[in-house]
Order: sequence, then C-alpha cells, then structure tokens
Amino acid sequence: MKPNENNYDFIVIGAGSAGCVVAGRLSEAGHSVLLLEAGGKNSNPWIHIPLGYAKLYSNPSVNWCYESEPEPNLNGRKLFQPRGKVLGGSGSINGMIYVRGQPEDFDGWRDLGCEGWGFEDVLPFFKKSEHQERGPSKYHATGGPLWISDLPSTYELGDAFHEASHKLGSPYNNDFNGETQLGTGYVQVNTKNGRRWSTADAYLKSTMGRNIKVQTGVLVEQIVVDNGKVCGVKYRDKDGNYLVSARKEVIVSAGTFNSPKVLELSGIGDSEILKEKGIPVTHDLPGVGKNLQDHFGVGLEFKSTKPVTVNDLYNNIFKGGAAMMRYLLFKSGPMASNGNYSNTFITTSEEIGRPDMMITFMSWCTGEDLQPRPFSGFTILAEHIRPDARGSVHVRSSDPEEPPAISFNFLESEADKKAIIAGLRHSRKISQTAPMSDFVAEEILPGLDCESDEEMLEHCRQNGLSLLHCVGTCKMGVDDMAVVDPRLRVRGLKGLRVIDASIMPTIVSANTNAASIMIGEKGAQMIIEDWQ
Ligand SMILES: Cc1cc2nc3c(=O)[nH]c(=O)nc-3n(C[C@H](O)[C@H](O)[C@H](O)COP(=O)(O)OP(=O)(O)OC[C@H]3O[C@@H](n4cnc5c(N)ncnc54)[C@H](O)[C@@H]3O)c2cc1C
Repeated sequence: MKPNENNYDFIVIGAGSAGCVVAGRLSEAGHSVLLLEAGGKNSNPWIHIPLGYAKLYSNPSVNWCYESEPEPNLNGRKLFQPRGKVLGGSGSINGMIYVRGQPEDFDGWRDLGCEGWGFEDVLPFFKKSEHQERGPSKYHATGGPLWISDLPSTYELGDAFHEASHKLGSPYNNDFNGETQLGTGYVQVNTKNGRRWSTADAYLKSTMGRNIKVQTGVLVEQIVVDNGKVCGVKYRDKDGNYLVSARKEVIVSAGTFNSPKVLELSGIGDSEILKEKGIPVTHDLPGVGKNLQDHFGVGLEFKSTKPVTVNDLYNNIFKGGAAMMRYLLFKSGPMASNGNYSNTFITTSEEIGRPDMMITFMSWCTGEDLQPRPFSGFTILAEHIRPDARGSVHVRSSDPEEPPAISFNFLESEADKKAIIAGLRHSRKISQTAPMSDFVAEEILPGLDCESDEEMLEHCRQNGLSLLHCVGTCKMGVDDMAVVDPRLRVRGLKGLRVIDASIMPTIVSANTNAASIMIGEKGAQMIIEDWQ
C-alpha cells in the first residue's frame, strides 16, 4: 500500500451526478478536494450527442453493466442495470430528462423527520443549480451551472400523443417542474446548445473546479476509520494500491448500488450480513443496503404507419446519415433529442390524489438491449412512480471487484399490480385515440388479445423493467434503519457523509437525476456551513 503524499480537505468518492456537484461547490468555497472516479474521462463522443445514449446503454467502457438477482415476481428474470462508470456518472449515460418530483415527495421526507428537506426547503437548491433556458420564474432560475433546455423541435408523434392524452382528460402541461406535474407535454432536458450537459460539464469545467484534483480510473475499496473517526480511503488503480487521508471529511457519492457497497466493504453495515461475508465489522449500521426503491415500468410496442421513428434512423443508413449530418451542422433534428419526447402524468385511482403514473412516449421500440427492432415503431411506456416494492443491495463478498447483489421485489403488493394494470390500460387508450391512433399500424407487444387483468400481469412479469431510477439504500432519517441523518452524516461515525441518490428515504415521483443534483447542492451547502 503506497501513501498518496498529497493532503486534501475533502475526498469525494464518485464523480457522478451528485459527486461532481459536491466537489465543485466545496472547491468554490476554497476547500481542496480529491475526487476519485472508477470510470474514465467523458470523451466517448456518444456521451455528448443526445440520442447517442442508446450506444452507451450496455457499453462496459462507460457503464458498470450490473444485473439484478432473479426477480421472484417477474418469472425469475434478471433485470439489466446500467450505471455510469465515467466522469459525470449515470448523468453521462442517462436520458437527460429533467423532472424534479412533486412537492409532496419532499414534504413526505420532512414528515419522516428529515428537517430541512420539505419542498420549500429544497426548491432553492434546485434553483441554485439551474440555468433555465426559458428564463427565471417562481420555480426556475438562470445563472446556475446546470443547463435545462427545451427539446430543439416538436415532433409529429409527440404532438399526437399529447392531443390523444388531452382528449382522455389530461390537461396540457408545458412545465412538469412548475405549478403541477399533472398533464401531458414535452419534457425538458439537460443539454446546452444541443449537447448533453452533465454535472461533469457543469461543475468541473468552470472555475468552480479549480481546487479539485480529479483522478479517474481508480476504484475506492475502503474507507479508513480510526476510533470512530473517518480519516481517509484506500483505493487502487492500474499501478497499485494507495492510502490517502482527508483533513476534514470523506464524502461517499458512489450512487445507489456502490455507496452501500463501499460502506459494507469498509465494515460499515448490518453486522449479520458483514459477518456472513467475512468482513470485519467496523460499525454496525443495519440500514445499509436496505430500502432499495425504483420505478417499475412496462411498455406497449407499436408498428408505426409512418417511417418517422428512431428505428428508421437506425435501420436506414441514408436517413441515419442525414440525421447525423443535420446534427453536426445545426445541432438539431432527431439526434439532438433523447427520443423520449413526452410524458403524461396521471392518477390511477381517485384515493391516491396525485399523479402516480408517468406515461412516456418513446420514439422507438427495442428489445431490452435497446437495439431497435427492424421496422418503424414506437413505445408507450407505463411507469409506476411510487411503487410499494422495497429491495436491497449488498456485497456478495469482500472482493471490491465483485458486482453487488441487487434485488427489487417488484410486483409484490396488490396495489402495485393494480396501478401498473391501470397504467397499461390508459397507455392503450392513448394509442387508440386520434390522432395517436393514426400512427398505429399494429400493437405488436403484448397485442390486443392481451386483455384481462391476468394477461396484463403476465405481460408485466415477462417484460416489466426497472426504470433505472434506483434510490434509497443509504436512506436519510432519524429512525434505527436510517444510514445518514438529515445533514447527511453517517450515523455514529465522525467525518463521513453520503451524498447521492441513495439517501432518498422514499423515491421521488419523477426521473431521479434532478433530485440527485439537488441533494448534491444541499449536501455541499451543509458541509460548507459545518466547516465555517
Ligand atoms: C441508462 C439510464 C438512464 C436514465 N435516464 C434518466 C433521465 O432521463 N432522467 C433522470 O432524471 N434520471 C435518469 N436516470 C437516473 C439518474 O441518472 C440517476 O438517478 C443519477 O445519475 C444518480 O446520481 P448519483 O450521483 O446518485 O450516482 P451516479 O451518477 O451513478 O454516480 C456514481 C459515480 O460513482 C462512481 N463510483 C462508484 N463506485 C465507485 C468506487 N468504488 N470508486 C470510485 N468511483 C466509484 C461511478 O462510476 C459513478 O461515476 C437514468 C439512469 C440510467 C442508468
């Protein structure tokens, strides 16, 4: 083990959506920061072209490419789990959709005892990060490092989806982060001038990144604890093993799968599980790796009457080439969009009282590997955004190279089954309502003979997906299962925080990147206050 002779105030583990924010803000406040990232630099050109994210979905050069354990209620299927392993983390390989969540989500955190995390408390941190292309308003701000842009153009299938949804009762909504999330409309995305704008772009490249030493290609193996105080980390790169110390704190921002993994490898976790894996217990913290939550989704796939889908760009070299040329010359056209144009947020049952289903229009239909099918096609995806399902992430052994064991337990509760069936039925209704129906040549999956609740459920078991919005495995709270307190300090240890998607006690009713970035902003602010 070689000592890394340099000394830093803070060490941040993981340069993902949240980690880059934390490192950037700490450095801006004058602290020296070492940012350790297992992946490489974000130089793959597909990272920067919005539609290119399909090329990253299962690309191990930028992606951890995990998979879940067999899911008991999904016919024993293992669910593929991409996660960014590159500067910018999952925010460098994601769909770029920017939706924050509903005020009730954050008020719910506050009501669980997380003081300072209600909607009115977190809104300033969403705004602090934001540069809203449309200009400032009650819910939006300009001047922040993170660009939030409209898609460069509307799209005839997207328009048709909105109109059909509207006929079925959804109000038009041009801002899912405004007064209400309910309704139908285009999404906004994290792009700047037609290029992806991850937190690595937003927070590391500006003057904010001046005091940060970024090291890529280093796998953090353990946090070093001395007498209840965290003093450094052990990591390895291709040349060897190192020990580096932090003068002030270590911050774990390795994401929902790897933050609990790094804690467990360090002997911080449920002592029973650690003993079983042969890891000496440093600090018994039973909640580590529990409480995994994600959105559950399942699509209806259609053959399109018009060859204007992403499948056509992929299957026709001339169309694909023309789209790429248009993108390179003008930063517009389908390559400048993420292909997931539109959302309709609905409430599947009156008692629920606020949207619990996000129905997404996707301008492609593919297998689970994201390879487009060989014809014009699109997908309408029903996504249950507040499922009851709770899973876990734990180390399999003391070997840092071994992927963690991930279980979701989707479709366990009757409420989850009821909601997803309602979401599928509404998605089908949209497809059968003009003008969306004008574009439907055929529902190919599951097909119109899939009708009864039981048949719909079987479609879910056979084709249902984790929507890659995993959170909750180092949950914030004040109960015995909380891993961090509301200031994101690991309970019972000094000098250690977790700041990333894993701290969400309950999942937000939206894609999770915006909330992860807000957590980075708020977490950094709390550290700065605590070291004033
Ligand atoms: C394919 C995909 C599509 C998605 N689409 C959207 C979307 O359109 N909109 C949206 O809002 N959300 C989306 N999400 C979810 C969103 O991107 C995540 O919620 C968010 O990025 C989580 O941020 P994080 O900081 O918690 O983790 P991450 O961004 O995953 O960052 C963790 C970082 O830590 C590094 N790391 C892990 N372990 C170690 C270690 N031991 N040593 C050193 N470094 C380590 C990782 O390599 C990674 O860079 C998507 C996710 C995926 C995977």
